[in-house]
Amino acid sequence: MSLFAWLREIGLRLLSTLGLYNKKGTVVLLGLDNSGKSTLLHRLSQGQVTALQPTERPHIDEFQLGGVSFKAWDLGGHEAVRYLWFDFLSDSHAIVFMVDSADGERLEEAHWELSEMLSDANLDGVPVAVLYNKSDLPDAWPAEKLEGMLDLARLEARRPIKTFVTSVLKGEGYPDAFRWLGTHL
Ligand SMILES: Nc1nc2c(ncn2[C@@H]2O[C@H](COP(=O)(O)OP(=O)(O)OP(=O)(O)O)[C@@H](O)[C@H]2O)c(=O)[nH]1
Ligand SMILES: [Mg+2]
Repeated sequence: MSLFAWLREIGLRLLSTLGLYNKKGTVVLLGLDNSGKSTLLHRLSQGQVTALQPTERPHIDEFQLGGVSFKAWDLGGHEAVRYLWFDFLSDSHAIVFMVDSADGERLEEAHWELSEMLSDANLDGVPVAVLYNKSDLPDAWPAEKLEGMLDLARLEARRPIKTFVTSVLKGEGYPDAFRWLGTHL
């Protein structure tokens, strides 16, 4: 990269961060059980990956990313507690929907939950970041295949929606997702 391009890049990043300065928002982390929601929030708020139990009770944590102050609700993804998702959606400005991209057998279930949730007209206009997590695993599906499986093109008409290939374990992909959400807050 030339010196000019490098300076331009730094300048643009600085401007964008300054533009977002003082922004804050509440997001809700949703997705099937075992997709990585709690691991993500723990990494974002505590800076490390730890072995965690499946989430039984909703909890909220805070972190800063790209000059934005986020509060994030972490909800259990197990079928028995999914009914709680709706209680927290009204309190949130954006949705992060996590998918275990290496669990092909549960993609249909993930698709159903996402479509069902977004069929609620109250969520029209609410930005959604879809995280294709566990990209570090050898069985992880490629993004194009996941895109089709989740039928995201159909959901795009009623909200800003963007996909991100992530590995919470390796620390990859999710910072871009929150930076993108920050621009929609
Ligand atoms: N290989 C890999 N494993 C991950 C990644 N993210 C999370 N995991 C693992 O996936 C498992 C489930 O993670 P959790 O964060 O507990 O999943 P969850 O979505 O909070 O699950 P529920 O609380 O049951 O809804 C754990 O063993 C994590 O270590 C990742 O990016 N790569
Ligand atoms: Mg959890």
